[in-house]
Amino acid sequence: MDHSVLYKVKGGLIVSCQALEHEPLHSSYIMGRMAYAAKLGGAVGIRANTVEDIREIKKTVDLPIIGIIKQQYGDCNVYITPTIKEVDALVECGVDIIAIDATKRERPDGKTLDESFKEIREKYPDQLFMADCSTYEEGIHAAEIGFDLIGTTMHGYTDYTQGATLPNFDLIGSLVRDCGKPVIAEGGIWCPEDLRKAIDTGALTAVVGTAITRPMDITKRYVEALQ
Ligand SMILES: CC(=O)N[C@H](C=O)[C@@H](O)[C@H](O)[C@H](O)COP(=O)(O)O
Repeated sequence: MDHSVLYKVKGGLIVSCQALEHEPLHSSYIMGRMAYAAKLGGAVGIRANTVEDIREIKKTVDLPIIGIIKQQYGDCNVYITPTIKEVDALVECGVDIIAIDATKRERPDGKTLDESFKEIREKYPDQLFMADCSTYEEGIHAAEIGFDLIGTTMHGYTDYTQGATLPNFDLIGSLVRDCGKPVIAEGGIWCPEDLRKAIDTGALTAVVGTAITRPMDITKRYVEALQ
């Protein structure tokens, strides 16, 4: 397993460049330009969704990539790289880290997280995997079952964490203290001070998405200040 990527992202900013079908910037070309801008701005890594976007980003950006595939299966709540099928596609495309929903919620293929991840790890022993968790317990469990990196991505987005204030520095700090794996702070980092604090709290690195790459949400935030 190649851990050198962890040194490359340590203490730096990873920019998430994602736009789903319903979002105004939905386009692999635009995500490629977003990632290029992030690189020029000093980002140390990119988080991206879909093989198409990742291929486009790789044309101009040589930074480490956290790859995901957001795939909705029926009304299942687990949508970030939810089955081995999405993992297969990301491995084939080639990304440094693959992030997977590691919440305790029911998965679309009927497998538990433990069953699903066991199969994935056996098939890809040398791939780095990040656990997208929503609670402390999920983070500890993901570390125990062999995820390489623990992320706070889903905090605030499961029905049992909804309404949480983001970013949750207590959660980041307690995972850093207890999980025994590098922690990636992700979710709701809105300003440079939050980012600084996430790293000071002990996170290996932090992912910022919306505050950098979703202009509609950034605009809304400014407009709200006028109301
Ligand atoms: C919950 C979920 O689906 N999060 C997604 C995970 O990839 C993305 O939509 C977020 O933009 C990303 O996690 C970064 O977070 P923020 O945009 O808050 O900086």
